Amino acid sequence: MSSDYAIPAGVVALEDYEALAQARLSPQAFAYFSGGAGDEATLGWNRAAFEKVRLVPRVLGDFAGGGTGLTLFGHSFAHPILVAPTAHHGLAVPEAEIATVVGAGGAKAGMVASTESDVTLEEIARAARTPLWFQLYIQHDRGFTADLVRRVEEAGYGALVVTVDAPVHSLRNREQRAGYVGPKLSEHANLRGLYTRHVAEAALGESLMFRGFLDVAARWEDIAWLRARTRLPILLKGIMTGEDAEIALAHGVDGLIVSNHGGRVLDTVPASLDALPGVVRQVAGRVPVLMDGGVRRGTDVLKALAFGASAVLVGRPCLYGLAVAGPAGVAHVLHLLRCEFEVAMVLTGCRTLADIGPQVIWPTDRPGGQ
Ligand SMILES: Cc1cc2nc3c(=O)[nH]c(=O)nc-3n(C[C@H](O)[C@H](O)[C@H](O)COP(=O)(O)O)c2cc1C
Ligand SMILES: CCCCCCC(=O)C(=O)O
Repeated sequence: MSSDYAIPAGVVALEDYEALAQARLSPQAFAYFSGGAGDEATLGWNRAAFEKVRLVPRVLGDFAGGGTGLTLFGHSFAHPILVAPTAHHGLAVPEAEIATVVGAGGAKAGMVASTESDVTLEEIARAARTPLWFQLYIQHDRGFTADLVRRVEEAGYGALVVTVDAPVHSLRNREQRAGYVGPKLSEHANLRGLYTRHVAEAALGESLMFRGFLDVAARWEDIAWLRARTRLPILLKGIMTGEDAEIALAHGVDGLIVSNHGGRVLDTVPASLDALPGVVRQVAGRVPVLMDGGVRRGTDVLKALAFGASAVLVGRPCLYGLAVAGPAGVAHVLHLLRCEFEVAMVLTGCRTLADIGPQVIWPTDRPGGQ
């Protein structure tokens, strides 16, 4: 690991990392990291949803014995902020996801490693000193997928996060305009040897989507198949409706992640924060519900938990921290967020995570007073 990684002076909040990262990354890599789908409406709404929620300040509370610890699927976490699964950390630093997991460990944050990492899942696990989950894209070759799950178990991962919201390549104009081209599937560190069938282009007048590709895309029956194959907890990532949450529970999943993939898949779907209450209501405490999308401030973490999330995941800011200062940058991003979250807890009268509830949210029908 390079010893040149240092946190630049003057970085005091997550947003400070974005411009610094842009200056260090190629235009193609920055477009890949920062962009969303289509016109990027959902990307903007993920932030706007947090900004429109107001908090209720409380004073003179007793915080003795307080803290941010929690248990998820039998594992202890120091705080409810995890690194979201994101692909291709090698675009940021040569050590790729190894640097990220070291940084996550430095901030005592859990991490979800992507199927599309630039180093193997085994290399990430060997470097991990923190709870580590694996994000699974179910591959068209189910035998290959089963082998991948076996590798994940053998490497000691604590949970499988199955991403279900991206069965097809989304349309990302910012990436296209910048000329970003990702590696072929079979060139990914975890997917070597996978036979790939690409449906990236269609002749004029032909259907791009319906030429056999979707015959092999994951379906609900694959979740039942997976459930039967592994004892690892399974979370589905990309659930945005109560209807899909209910179907997921019927398939025996252990947790859900409310997510619109950081606005990178279907543009103009609602913000994750706006979708969260509907999913939480439907799930009614049967399994933990996590969320991601637009979390940039400690107050955002507090708001997500007040709306019923057990924990949040953070995507782009970790990539920006990684690009700017390697593991130190990732740790700093997560540390800043945790510190801000603790300040927000104290100023809203919450001693532990169990104290965070709807009472911290200022009612919208009484904008001027409670
Ligand atoms: C560059 C990039 C790559 C991503 N790669 C993956 C991935 O491989 N698997 C996945 O499930 N989600 C992926 N995501 C989505 C994130 O897990 C997460 O849902 C999203 O980034 C959260 O929004 P935020 O970036 O506003 O925090 C990716 C996001 C970004 C920005
Ligand atoms: C079929 C979608 C593949 C996207 C892989 C990486 C990812 O999730 C992202 O860039 O976002």
